[in-house]
Amino acid sequence: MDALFDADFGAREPRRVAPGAYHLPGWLAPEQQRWIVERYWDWSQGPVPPRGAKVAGHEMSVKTVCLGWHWQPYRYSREASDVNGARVLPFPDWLARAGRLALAETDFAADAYTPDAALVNFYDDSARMGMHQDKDEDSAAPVVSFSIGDACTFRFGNTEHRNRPYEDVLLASGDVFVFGGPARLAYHGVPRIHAGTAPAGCGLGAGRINITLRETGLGA
Ligand SMILES: O=C(O)CCC(=O)C(=O)O
Ligand SMILES: [Fe+2]
Repeated sequence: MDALFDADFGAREPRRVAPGAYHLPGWLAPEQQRWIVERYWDWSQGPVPPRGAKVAGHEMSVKTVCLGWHWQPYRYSREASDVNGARVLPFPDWLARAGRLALAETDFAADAYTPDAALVNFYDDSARMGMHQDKDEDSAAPVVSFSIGDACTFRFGNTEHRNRPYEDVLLASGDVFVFGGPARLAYHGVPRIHAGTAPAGCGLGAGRINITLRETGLGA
């Protein structure tokens, strides 16, 4: 857990990181985290198993399973044509409600938020995610991100390019991060997982689960 006390990461208080970007530390209670981890094991049974998406021929180290719509570089579809062709699981109502409750802690309109896709990522100790924009959605609605398990360094940058200026934020188990409005197309990534920092009681012994909610804007 020592990384959680690293001075570089600052206070664990709700904070606006940039215009349109919010960090809500410890927003999910341990019981909620454990329940979501249980759902994760259900989701990973398929019909579409978690897989490392292939970006420019390279398999991502992060393993992703999708709900509602399947994401592959760089589009959404109902069937996972790059995995096994099966239709992805539906987007659960409780997850949309969780997204609205989290958004209510920000300046974004929560009631109108209707996410229809979730990317559920699993990181082992060595998994990374390079700097990228979430730009395959036809909606300007915010992205709401939930983290469970090991903490990570989440790098949150600017909308122009993947380089500085950026800020490194520690996302620990139970944390929510929201980016929308002027931050919706900010580059972001995960350069490091802090192995061994998953708190007892979060339901995940090792590794990190991250769930991002998105509105695809694709309709039915
Ligand atoms: O794991 C995270 O915190 C970020 C995940 C992410 O950026 C994505 O799935 O597009
Ligand atoms: Fe992303």
